[in-house]
Amino acid sequence: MSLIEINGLKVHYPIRGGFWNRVVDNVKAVDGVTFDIEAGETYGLVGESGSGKSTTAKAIIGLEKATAGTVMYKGKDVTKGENRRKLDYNRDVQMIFQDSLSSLNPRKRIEDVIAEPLRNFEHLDKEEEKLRVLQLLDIVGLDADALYKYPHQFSGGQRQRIGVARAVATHPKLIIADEPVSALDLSVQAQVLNFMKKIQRQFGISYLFISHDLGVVRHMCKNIAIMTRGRIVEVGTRDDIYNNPMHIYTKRLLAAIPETNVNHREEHRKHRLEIEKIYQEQQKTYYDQDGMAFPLVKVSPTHSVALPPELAKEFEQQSENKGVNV
Ligand SMILES: Nc1ncnc2c1ncn2[C@@H]1O[C@H](COP(=O)(O)OP(=O)(O)OP(=O)(O)O)[C@@H](O)[C@H]1O
Repeated sequence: MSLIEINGLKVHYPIRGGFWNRVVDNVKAVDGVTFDIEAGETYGLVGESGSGKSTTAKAIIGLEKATAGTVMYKGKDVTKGENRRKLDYNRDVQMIFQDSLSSLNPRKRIEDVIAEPLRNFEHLDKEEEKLRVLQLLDIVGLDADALYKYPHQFSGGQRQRIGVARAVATHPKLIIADEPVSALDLSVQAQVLNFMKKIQRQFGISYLFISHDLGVVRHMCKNIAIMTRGRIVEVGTRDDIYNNPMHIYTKRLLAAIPETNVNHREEHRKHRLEIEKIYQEQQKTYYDQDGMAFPLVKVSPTHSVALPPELAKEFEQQSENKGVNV
């Protein structure tokens, strides 16, 4: 059984207007998202800004109310508050945010920032608590003198370490990391990603790793879902997504990864322009029409893609001709 199963999750925000301030429409921030995360794995959720990644995360952790769908943890639906309490869900699932400066209380010393979840979920005496905080600082590679400092006295990378120390304090099963390295310089990104991996091995944690950047996700995730406009349009293993991307939106995200090798830069630029042209055309044909919802079609045991009916049929025929059993 998976650690957590998200089924048909929807979060719609009502838009009110007119004289009576009635609901006139909905923002479909998340519109029927389904995926599972296995124990100990890092699952990637990737999409551009506004695609619904953060709202998905907030609905999973319980900061946003789901309009429809379920989040199953240990066989129970934790979109319901009473199940969250019974299962210690709020302790088992923690979150790390992109903006460590605003997510860490600026008025609290690091000792209190890291001790907060311990105070909420474990009632330790002062000495035990301090010992645990010191151990956590050590795990994320910070010295004991950090205890008495405030968040603004640290660099972005160090603050992200503090965020991780706080998130792992209660030995969670899942950490939702929402763009954890997007605000950091490239060299610091690599450090933070490496120690997130180290902590994963040490504590056996699963991550839901959210990013707009397929380049970052490549080094972290075994399975990846690509999201746009509140929907998942392609799901697969790292190999499926990087070596055989099928949805035009996935190809577009791949083409957006900066090319660092000078010899390939010009080729990459041409490829990117080509993809952008195809995307604009397909956008007009398939994706701009409201209410168009394409189901995910299984193209291999690990790989699914949202295809318009014509393309899905074409694909199925090709598979039949080749005798492929998907
Ligand atoms: N409280 C809200 N009320 C109305 N619309 C909202 C609300 N929160 C988010 N949205 C809208 O839902 C959509 C998805 O937003 P979300 O923040 O989940 O996207 P995202 O992929 O995480 O992007 P980013 O990385 O920029 O945060 C956006 O169009 C956003 O404007």
